[in-house]
Amino acid sequence: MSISPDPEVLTGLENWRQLPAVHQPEWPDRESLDAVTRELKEWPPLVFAGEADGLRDKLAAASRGEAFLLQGGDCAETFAESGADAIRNRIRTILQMAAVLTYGASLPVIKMGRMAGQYAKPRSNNLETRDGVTLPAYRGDAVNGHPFTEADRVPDPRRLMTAYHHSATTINLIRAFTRGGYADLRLVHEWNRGFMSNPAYKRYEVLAGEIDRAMRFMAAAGVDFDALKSVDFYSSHEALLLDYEAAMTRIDSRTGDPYNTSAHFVWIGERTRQLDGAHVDLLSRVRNPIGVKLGPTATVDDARRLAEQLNPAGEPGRLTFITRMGAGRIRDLLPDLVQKVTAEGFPVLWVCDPMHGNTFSSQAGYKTRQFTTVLDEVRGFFEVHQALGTVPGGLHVELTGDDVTEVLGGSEEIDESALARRYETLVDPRLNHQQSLEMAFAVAEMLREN
Ligand SMILES: O=C[C@H](O)[C@H](O)COP(=O)(O)O
Ligand SMILES: C=C(OP(=O)(O)O)C(=O)O
Ligand SMILES: [Mn+2]
Repeated sequence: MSISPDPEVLTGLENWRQLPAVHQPEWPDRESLDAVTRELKEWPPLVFAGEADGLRDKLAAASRGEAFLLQGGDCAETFAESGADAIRNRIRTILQMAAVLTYGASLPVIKMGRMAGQYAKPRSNNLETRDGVTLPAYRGDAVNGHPFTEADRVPDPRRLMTAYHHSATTINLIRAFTRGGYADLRLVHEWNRGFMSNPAYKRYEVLAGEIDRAMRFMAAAGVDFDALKSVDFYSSHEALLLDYEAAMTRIDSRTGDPYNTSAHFVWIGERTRQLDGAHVDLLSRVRNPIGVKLGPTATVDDARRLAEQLNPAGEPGRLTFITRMGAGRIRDLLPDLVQKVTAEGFPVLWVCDPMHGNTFSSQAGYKTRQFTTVLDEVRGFFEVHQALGTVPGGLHVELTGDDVTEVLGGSEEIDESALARRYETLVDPRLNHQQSLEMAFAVAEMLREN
């Protein structure tokens, strides 16, 4: 039996259209946008509401310290890099990190990709100028093309449809890999042994040895590894383009409640979290678990009012605050926020994004981050939560499974001159495969100390 939606709920889902919405593309042609959103509404959902409910329960467990969230993937997914190899490498990286973190935390790790929908970006400037030519800035493959030509940079609503289809093929492949045997813990462990054979990672030898022994103990004790071959792997992206997100918002036939069916989890970015804005309004009306990024300007009052609007029922697992303060400021800014939000009884999952507060331009003009600084923000996050007796519930990172050179440092010692070698990101710098694994070992050690 399917339950028909409450007419007031349907009217409410249109409310965002009356509110200020920042970082929306200037689509040149309203009619073509309307035609695309009409078409999008006819296409099937990408996730099932019941899966989002299951994820909410797991995030609730993470907020109580009974699980840990690992959310990772590109800053901006691209249509060109959504073939099987690129997706498999990202999944593999996240699975490898998750295995190490599971050991470090002695907790189940919730695996979530910034994948299958992360195609739209807010930008600092609407325009980009090169050699005296000014064009609209690149806003993600769902909006316009990266090549610096007028034809590419004009926002094209048909790209929303392409983004939907790429999201569909990506989530399909994610499900196939993670249900079909690619997530087998024995396989993942073998990959991690390969990583440890590099002498650069000697400092993690003790931890790696312990994991190896734990695996052998499990085998000897008769653990059914075949039962561990299939894992849940969730999709997520920033819910930025409201026309797309609204078209993907559907009524669950079981309950009559609205869900954003473009991903299991969606978040509101640092630049679009205005309390009276369209993004907060639309996401306040869907049942998915959702996140909000909180940067250094976020006040306790902002956090309190976001919690009231986005989670009025105080449901555990519904709301995640993803803090991205910067390594230099987290120890000053985070304590007050966490302490007051906790004292006022708002159930929140606290997750650390150590990437977005630590970006700078290299001498040659590459947007980059320093590996040690990124790790220092994670360390600060754990220190603050430990001092307050609150729960550091997860990690949100920009990474790729390929050997790119975008973030400085790590044991491979990528220096400024190496950045040019393989700088492929179209927006923010990502940890490469090795740096991601190195981060997992470093964070696993922090989790153990915690
Ligand atoms: O990913 C985050 C933002 O979209 C990105 O950092 C914006 O970058 P910009 O300052 O280059 O526009
Ligand atoms: C835009 C992003 O981050 P923030 O909203 O934290 O700036 C992002 O996650 O890529
Ligand atoms: Mn980014």
